[in-house]
Amino acid sequence: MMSTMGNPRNVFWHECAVGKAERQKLIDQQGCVVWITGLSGSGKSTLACSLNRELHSRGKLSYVLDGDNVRHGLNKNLGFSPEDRTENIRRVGEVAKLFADAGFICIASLISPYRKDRDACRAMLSDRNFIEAMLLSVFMNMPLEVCEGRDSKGLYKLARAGKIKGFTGIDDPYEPPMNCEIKIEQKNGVCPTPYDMALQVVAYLDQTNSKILTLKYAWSIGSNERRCSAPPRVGDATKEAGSTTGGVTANGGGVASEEVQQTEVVKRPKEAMRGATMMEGCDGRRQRQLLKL
Ligand SMILES: Nc1ncnc2c1ncn2[C@@H]1O[C@H](COP(=O)(O)OS(=O)(=O)O)[C@@H](OP(=O)(O)O)[C@H]1O
Ligand SMILES: Nc1ncnc2c1ncn2[C@@H]1O[C@H](COP(=O)(O)OP(=O)(O)O)[C@@H](O)[C@H]1O
Repeated sequence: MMSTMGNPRNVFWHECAVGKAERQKLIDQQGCVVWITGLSGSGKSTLACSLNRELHSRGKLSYVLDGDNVRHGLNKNLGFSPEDRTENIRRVGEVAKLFADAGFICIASLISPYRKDRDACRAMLSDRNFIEAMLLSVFMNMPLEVCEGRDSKGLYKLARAGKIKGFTGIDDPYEPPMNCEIKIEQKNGVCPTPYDMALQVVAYLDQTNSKILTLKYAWSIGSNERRCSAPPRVGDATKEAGSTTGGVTANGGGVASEEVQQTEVVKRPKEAMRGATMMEGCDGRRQRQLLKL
């Protein structure tokens, strides 16, 4: 009989014969999680769908876990109290981890306003049992005025009128990430198109982990160059340093006003003619970790 000493809940991990490495080989890609965070109306779902489309067109399996959608099923018992948001993000993090383990590129798009919750997901995805899973954090760095100006669901209007309490950015805080790999933001007051936002992420995935995107898409990597039969039409940025953003909230709802580190999009000289870009995340240490995978 198996001992339950030190295991008060009597639950045991069960390994299956087919592992992650075999699944990944079968579908010719590496599982990971792209975590998109930002205010309501910042374009998270738009980017998630556009990225999903771009990956699909490259023959890569991806799946979107959208906050709004997940709250229709798995998380329909959760509201927007800080505790419920924490549980919402924890559950989506766990599901995303399973998708990554299955070999998918899982795109999670949630406001995920609190830094500690996002950090917990990052830690969860660095678990030594899931050493190959990785989390790429994308921050939709859109000003509150832009998001509120869009107000596609009319929720900001209701929140301003006091008809929704605890609305992110109005009377509940959004804590901008300090360790995102990619920042999506306006340039000269213009928002990148959904296609360009998606390509910014695709380019990063390609740079950080060639296994994810290169195999089926006819890339050939030579000593110091790479060619692609259909080169991604990445934006023209030569050096796009992000602006500094403090906590986003209209009435100072307790947000920590910390500086966000900058994400740079640097065009490689050798690749400039082909329009490819190299992304340097806000957190160089974490990016080096990704490169090792
Ligand atoms: N109080 C409050 N604050 C913020 N958002 C609210 C709130 N109430 C409802 N909504 C709608 O719920 C969507 C956000 O769900 P998420 O699961 O992404 O939120 S969270 O990560 O748990 O904070 C969010 O969708 P998006 O606009 O797509 O972000 C809103 O439509
Ligand atoms: N890059 C963009 N350029 C112009 N409009 C955008 C862009 N991204 C999103 N939008 C518009 O902004 C609104 C909110 O976008 P959405 O993706 O639903 O945001 P979120 O999921 O963060 O709430 C939608 O009407 C969408 O069409």
